[in-house]
Amino acid sequence: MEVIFGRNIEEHPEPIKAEVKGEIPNWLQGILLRNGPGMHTVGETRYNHWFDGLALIHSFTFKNGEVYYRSKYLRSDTYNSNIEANRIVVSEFGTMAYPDPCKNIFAKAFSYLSHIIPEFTDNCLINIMKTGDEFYATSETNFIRKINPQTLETLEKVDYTKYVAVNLATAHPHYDSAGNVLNMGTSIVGKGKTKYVVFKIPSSVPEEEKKKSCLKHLEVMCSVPSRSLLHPTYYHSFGVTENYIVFIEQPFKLDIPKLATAYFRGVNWASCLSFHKDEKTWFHFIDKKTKKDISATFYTDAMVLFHHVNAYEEDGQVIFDVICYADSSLYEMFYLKYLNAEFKENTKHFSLPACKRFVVPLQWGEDAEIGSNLVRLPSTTATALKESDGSIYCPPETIYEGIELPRINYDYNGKKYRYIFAAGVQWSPVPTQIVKVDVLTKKSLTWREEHCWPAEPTFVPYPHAKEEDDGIILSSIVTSDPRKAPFLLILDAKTFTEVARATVDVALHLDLHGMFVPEKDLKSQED
Ligand SMILES: CC1=C(/C=C/C(C)=C/C=C/C(C)=C/C=O)C(C)(C)CCC1
Ligand SMILES: [Fe+2]
Repeated sequence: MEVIFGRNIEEHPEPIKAEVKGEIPNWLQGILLRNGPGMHTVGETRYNHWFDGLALIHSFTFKNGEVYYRSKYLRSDTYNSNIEANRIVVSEFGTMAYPDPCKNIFAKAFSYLSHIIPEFTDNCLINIMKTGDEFYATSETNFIRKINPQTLETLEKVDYTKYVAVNLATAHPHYDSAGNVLNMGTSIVGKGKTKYVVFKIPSSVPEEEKKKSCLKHLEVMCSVPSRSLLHPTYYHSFGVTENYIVFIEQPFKLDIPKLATAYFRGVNWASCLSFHKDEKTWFHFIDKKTKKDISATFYTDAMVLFHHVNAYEEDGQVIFDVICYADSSLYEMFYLKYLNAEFKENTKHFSLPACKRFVVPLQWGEDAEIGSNLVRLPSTTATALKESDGSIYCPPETIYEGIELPRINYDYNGKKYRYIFAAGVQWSPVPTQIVKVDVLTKKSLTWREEHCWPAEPTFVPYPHAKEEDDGIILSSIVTSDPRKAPFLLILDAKTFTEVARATVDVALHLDLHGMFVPEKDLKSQED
């Protein structure tokens, strides 16, 4: 398994024509743009964790029935410094690096101690974000890197802190129907407070400022204070409904004193995150209009989540589906030392992901009895129990076990929906299937093939789609058998039958997230 997770992949910046089997739909014109770690060894040094790897952006371009592949390492400052030094000199999530073991260590250590929040990496390896006509590679630090979606060239480095006071921001923003970006970030100990900030990046800028970036027009929408100044929650994504932002404060937290001293203590950033199994998981619903957090205290038992699937409102209740773990073992299992030949044995110790549904009522009668279930939704076994201190305890319903990297038809984001498309994991963290789950019936369809490791499936709707699953699924498939070439798979989203596959004769990396960019959204790049 190490051969797949930990190998260095060569970049192919010039387009390579793929061999197509089946027929690429004529209406499918555009670029599937994806991001993920592609290099884990620099010179003699090796990263400890899969999430540390240098960002390799790759793309599949669909043009008149043909498919072209290309890939390029993000020329981040991190990449350039590492390549120049021929060793890892910038710290990542699971690897603490020391720029110069002889000369620099004290100067660097003093500079770290004088800032509570250390200088983070710009190795943006998690996702791709679109703001107006611009595309960015993103991670969870304060840096994002602009890229050219066609050539995959690396452009400006953008520091969120210039526009909004956040030290961390998610790599999973949301988009409204006008293309405005909604994202969240954490402001750590700023002006003596730690808070979670919701911000909006408009999709267009005023005509007279056409040359400026949308980020210059970033607006703070609202914020939620952290329960603790020095131990804010860690979160990887959030949810939106028509009227609310769904934010989960989980007992998987960042320890700021540890983070501030990690460099000096010779430990990695990952060791500054800890799971508190005896604490609660708190739910926040921020009203988009009033900017206020609904005041009741909604909670569930301790859990860890990374990905929200979708959220919506029905009959005065907020319904949200998330991929949950019993503990923080997801971060543990991606250490390269566990992803070796004994990985099946090792992964037995790690909890499996499960998609769970929570249902939270926003109003209830004064006379509701203590212990009574406030959920009024016949289709679910999720409950919301009124407690004597006024808080509401919300045990979930399990929708489906063994799925991660969930995607939906994004036209249904924030709305009542039925289908999840995800990677199926037999042993975490190895994806062996693509799964379509019907959240209503819990029935599923799967695609699998021997030696195939599918990436996060992306749903692209048909041009005149009527039903939610009228569209196709795109997934890049990495193979664990060197004799079998990797390929881009196209499935019919309704039946899960294969429409086409486009095989490329170069090694592909296992990636994390990305987006399909329709041709019409690329036009302005050519101007
Ligand atoms: C560098 C760095 C971070 C990086 C986190 C990363 C890279 C997380 C990746 C998560 C993924 C890919 C989850 C998938 O479900 C932190 C902890 C935010 C803060 C300290 C500095
Ligand atoms: Fe993610």
